[in-house]
Amino acid sequence: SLWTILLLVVLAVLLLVGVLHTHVKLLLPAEVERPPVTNIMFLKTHKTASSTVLNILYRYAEMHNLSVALPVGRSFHLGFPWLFVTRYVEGALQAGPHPGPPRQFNIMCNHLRFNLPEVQKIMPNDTFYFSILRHPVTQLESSFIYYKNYAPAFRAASSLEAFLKAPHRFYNSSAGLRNAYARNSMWFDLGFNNDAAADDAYVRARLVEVEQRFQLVLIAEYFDESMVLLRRLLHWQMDDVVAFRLNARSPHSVVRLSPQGRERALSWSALDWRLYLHFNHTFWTRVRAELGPRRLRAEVEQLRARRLELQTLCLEDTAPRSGASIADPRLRPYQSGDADILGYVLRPGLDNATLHLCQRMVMPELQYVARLYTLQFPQKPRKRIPFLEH
Ligand SMILES: Nc1ncnc2c1ncn2[C@@H]1O[C@H](COP(=O)(O)OS(=O)(=O)O)[C@@H](OP(=O)(O)O)[C@H]1O
Repeated sequence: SLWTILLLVVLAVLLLVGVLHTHVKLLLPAEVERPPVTNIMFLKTHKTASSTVLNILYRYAEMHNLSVALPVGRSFHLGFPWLFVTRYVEGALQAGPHPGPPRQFNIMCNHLRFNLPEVQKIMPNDTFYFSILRHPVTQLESSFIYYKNYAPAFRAASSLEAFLKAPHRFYNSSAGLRNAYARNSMWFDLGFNNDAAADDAYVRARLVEVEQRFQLVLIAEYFDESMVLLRRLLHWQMDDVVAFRLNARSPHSVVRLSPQGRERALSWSALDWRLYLHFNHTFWTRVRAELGPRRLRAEVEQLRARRLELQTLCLEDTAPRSGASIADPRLRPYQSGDADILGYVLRPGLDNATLHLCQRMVMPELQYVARLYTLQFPQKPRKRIPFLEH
């Protein structure tokens, strides 16, 4: 009868829709399906573009109401240069005569010297661990200018070139941990001995340890490629990893080593050199496995185009400005050593929503730490930022 035919047609349509639905689902890229990763530990190494990464993580945390393991009390880092312990984190330890286990957090990304068992106490089991490395020559050049008056080894040296000619005249490993900035600083950040001899078995064993713990090690020289890869592994949106370059030296505080100086730097920081060579290699293997050249290029272009769009939207000048000349204290970056650290000035007259976004994109690390601290612990005294007070 007509009714039977109609019923059969309806059933056939329903079946077709069902099949199509499953197939369309199968055709969608897997990343759309998976929820974003929100438990993240970023080991913030020194002078490696890590403040730019911190800004990305802080913005994400703020936007999604995630908890951040923030430095306790007045401090702005998690106990560095001492090995990390949980009491460096505000609110991690419960008070009282019978305190329960430490509190756990979603995001951890301030400077610390890596110490896995202590980190694990406050980060969930499914935490995504990642870090970033930079070529040891440029990393050391940046470190020398930035920590010129802080690291005893750098204080008496007239230049990095002079330091590297006779490092043992200036560097004394028993002079205290402040000298960690002067040799194998990334190796030190990872929790290892930065004065160890770079013998093969020792180095290999440590590299395996890092590989086992960190799901991803990024490379500052390929920052945009790094962000594309990070976004993919975290299942985030492209906009989540768009950032402006933060904490950069102005070109006049950049001093490049001579070819001989570079050679010396690499043998002086031989552990960092081995570390960098190894993870530069694994980085590109990973990029190839996850993306392939065409997709990589397309996504990097997309990221750059979006950054340019946001620069035009947010910033008064196309280039960053000398930090000390920035009138707004919320946006003035901390100046250190002999470095002129650059910052940004926002375009006047931005509407509220745009201002909210732009301010966070250019907010220097210390100000952002203080801001999140007040948001997370409104009942505690605000963090004071000493350099803004005089
Ligand atoms: N996006 C991006 N790409 C490449 N390089 C970048 C980026 N962002 C920051 N930087 C450079 O990283 C240096 C600052 O590093 P950190 O922020 O890790 O320094 S700190 O240890 O937190 O003080 C600093 O290096 P120098 O300018 O050579 O000192 C920055 O210019």
